[in-house]
Amino acid sequence: MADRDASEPPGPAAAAELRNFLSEVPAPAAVGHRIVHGGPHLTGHTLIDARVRALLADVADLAPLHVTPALPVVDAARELLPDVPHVACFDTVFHKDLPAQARTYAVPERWRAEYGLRRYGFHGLSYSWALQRTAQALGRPVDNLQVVLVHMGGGCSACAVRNGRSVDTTMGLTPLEGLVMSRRSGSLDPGALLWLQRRHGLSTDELDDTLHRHSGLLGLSGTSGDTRDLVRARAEGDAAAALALATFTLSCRRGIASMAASLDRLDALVFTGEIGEDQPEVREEICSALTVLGVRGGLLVPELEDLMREGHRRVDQAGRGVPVLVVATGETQQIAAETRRVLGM
Ligand SMILES: Nc1ncnc2c1ncn2[C@@H]1O[C@H](COP(=O)(O)OP(=O)(O)O)[C@@H](O)[C@H]1O
Ligand SMILES: CC(=O)OP(=O)(O)O
Ligand SMILES: [Mg+2]
Repeated sequence: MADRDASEPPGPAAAAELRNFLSEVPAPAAVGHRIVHGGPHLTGHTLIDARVRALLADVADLAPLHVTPALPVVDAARELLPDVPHVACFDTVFHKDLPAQARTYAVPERWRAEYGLRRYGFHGLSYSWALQRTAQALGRPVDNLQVVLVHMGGGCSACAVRNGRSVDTTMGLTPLEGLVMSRRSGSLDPGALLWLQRRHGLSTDELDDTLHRHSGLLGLSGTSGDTRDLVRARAEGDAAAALALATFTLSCRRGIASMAASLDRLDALVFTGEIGEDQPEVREEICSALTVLGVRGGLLVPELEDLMREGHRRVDQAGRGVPVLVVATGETQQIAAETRRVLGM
């Protein structure tokens, strides 16, 4: 269930699927749930009780691809395992202390106060994991590191970390802002959305569906939201695949460079997420064009099995600029660790 593609909500199938899964594994002592959005009130990982469940329902529309389909899974799990604690682990927690200037949108006070418009940031479980692995790999304490972390998977984002804390990130109120993603658009001129509604009569539902499910790499290529397919297609002369990859990697470079603007120095650039892990062409195309930040191309390509076994690899050529690391995605391990922490296990 944890590996399900977020673009396909589990819906009512959740209980049956979960029952099958549980019949195949040892009885758990606790369950940790990845919840992408904690909203304004859930600012720490926490035991799920009736109050927390109600707060989750209240923020679901801020992450419709994620929290909406996660709720039936939470309910099914709590029903199937009523005697074990269930813990909600949030993507947003890592970013909870974003500086005011980084979390604020330039809209009137009323929108910020009444509607709660602000940047939250996501992929925090992945970033927490990647940050610890980066500190290990560099042999330096987390609280003295200034790094840019980039998570590229179904959703893609970048984050500036200063002394162990997230100080800026590309995702916003919802996980739709920022970098071009697999099937999500990332940032768009807000004027374009107004114009599409006024001039072309697009409805809210059409915008929602198109921006969340038919854009990004998929929308650009017309064939796939998976960089493995696109790298292959580009080599065979597919111009749309080439444009999709070029647009994607430029968007990642812009994201990385904008994150660097919140740091004094760049101790490392860190890639994680499925694309970050297993698409060396994308890493190379991003890094070789970031010389302005002291990042260099000519990256090493570790065997995926080595990366998975060891958890992280430095891929820059020593002595040639900013260290570049690849960290195997650790959201699941981070959820397990946070769940134990919440329960004092
Ligand atoms: N090179 C790649 N390797 C793996 N997944 C990729 C790659 N490029 C794009 N993807 C997309 O990233 C997603 C990875 O799956 P998953 O981890 O379940 O999604 P998410 O990152 O949204 O949690 C899938 O939607 C997949 O199509
Ligand atoms: C927050 C988010 O975009 O998550 P994912 O990459 O898993 O879709
Ligand atoms: Mg993922």
